[in-house]
Amino acid sequence: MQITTRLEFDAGHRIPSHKSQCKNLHGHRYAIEITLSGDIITLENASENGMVMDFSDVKAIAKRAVVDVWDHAFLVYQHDAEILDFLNSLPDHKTVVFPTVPTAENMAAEAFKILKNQYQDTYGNHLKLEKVRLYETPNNWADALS
Ligand SMILES: Nc1nc2c(c(=O)[nH]1)N=C([C@H](O)[C@H](O)COP(=O)(O)OP(=O)(O)OP(=O)(O)O)CN2
Ligand SMILES: [Zn+2]
Repeated sequence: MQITTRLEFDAGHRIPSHKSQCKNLHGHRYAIEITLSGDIITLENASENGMVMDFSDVKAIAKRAVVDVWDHAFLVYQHDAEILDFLNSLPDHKTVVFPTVPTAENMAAEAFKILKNQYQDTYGNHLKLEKVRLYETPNNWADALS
């Protein structure tokens, strides 16, 4: 069985060498969907009876580990020196330095890497992170798969 939960956040970015307007500083209302697989828990008196994992717990983990970190931050590529210098000159600015250019593909991959070990198989139901889908716009998204 697979379950998916979705969260949304706002962030700024740019793609430094982009051929068109994405090289400009701009922002998106991103959405992230977390898909887990596992067996349905069958423990009569457990809160999670009938679930793969409680959606609220799936969401809380993604929020703490990724969404709260990226929300209202500027995501900057570590080698985008001009912008990094500028952001570092701003007192208390929320900046997240990315090891890769912050495209939808790289953000999905990074979120997958962060979340991979966050979902624990506490019920022995083979819980596993299957997919992170990152929407840059409602029409454009990238999937990072296990
Ligand atoms: N494969 C990718 N292509 C592009 C990415 C990306 O992450 N992966 N990113 C961009 C820019 O970030 C750009 O901001 C995309 O937004 P926008 O230009 O608004 O895209 P659309 O107009 O096509 O969005 P719609 O939802 O279709 O209006 C560019 N390419
Ligand atoms: Zn963009």
